Amino acid sequence: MSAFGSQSMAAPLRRVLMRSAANAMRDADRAAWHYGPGFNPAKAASQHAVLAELVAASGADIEWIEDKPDGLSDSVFTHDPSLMTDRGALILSMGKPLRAGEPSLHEETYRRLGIPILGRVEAPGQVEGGDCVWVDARTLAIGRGVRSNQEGIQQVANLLTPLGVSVYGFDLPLWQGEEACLHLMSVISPLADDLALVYSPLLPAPFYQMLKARGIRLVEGDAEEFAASNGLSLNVLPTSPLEVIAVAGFPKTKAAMEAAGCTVEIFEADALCIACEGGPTCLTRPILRQ
Ligand SMILES: NC(=O)NCCC[C@H](N)C(=O)O
Repeated sequence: MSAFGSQSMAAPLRRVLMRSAANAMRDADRAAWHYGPGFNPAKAASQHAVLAELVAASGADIEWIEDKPDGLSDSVFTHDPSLMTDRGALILSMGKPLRAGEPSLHEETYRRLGIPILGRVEAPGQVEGGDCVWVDARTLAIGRGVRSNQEGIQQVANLLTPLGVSVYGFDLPLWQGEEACLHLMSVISPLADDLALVYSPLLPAPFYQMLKARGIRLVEGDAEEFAASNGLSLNVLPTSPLEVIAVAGFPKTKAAMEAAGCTVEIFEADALCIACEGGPTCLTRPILRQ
């Protein structure tokens, strides 16, 4: 069995699942995938390669999902079709119909890597990884919105309660509509166990109260940068506590994280992240954080 396990959002990233944008995004129909006018598949692929270099330089081993032209453009956002636990992977069930083929790609990859499958969310249940936040190792928050539903949250609770994990669902707003991507992780990026970058106007109020009650310090992302980036200014990947990778172009949000003690590396991601509604967190599925 190979190394796996993660019930933390910011513990040192040791092993991570990624998929190149080179073939997956190459022939994507921009309108069908709800990508913005800045989408450019060749540029997206080279920006993805730069992110992969930063992730590898942090010390994490990258496990690659096979790169083939299967038309699954969003499959580069490996955060969403599965969730890792300390007992194995949960294979999830996508809320965006065009992403329905992705969970089986993850399952095949985990089998190839010798990582156990703890369970599956089955339709009509829906849960996407971007809606899942480990508040601590025994508390999982899931955003209930257009991508994750109550049936799916209940299935995750049934799988994780026996492991001593409490699962809480929190309602998300509709914000930019059903076609757009708004996950719970669109409005919070944990930066360390006790520190998170947030856009509090869109945080579910009871989730905000849970974070405060647990002593998690909140860094507020700049509102103008959040609006200008469709929320991607907030999508920040911790490779270790207080060591993070962010999208370039949002100096106020970067400065706020630095003032809170973070070291922030940036990469250009207009064609990949801003256009396609997913940032460095979404482009990585942690397999091992410890
Ligand atoms: N975890 C994330 O926020 N993932 C971003 C996914 C973006 C992708 N274009 C989607 O709509 O699902």
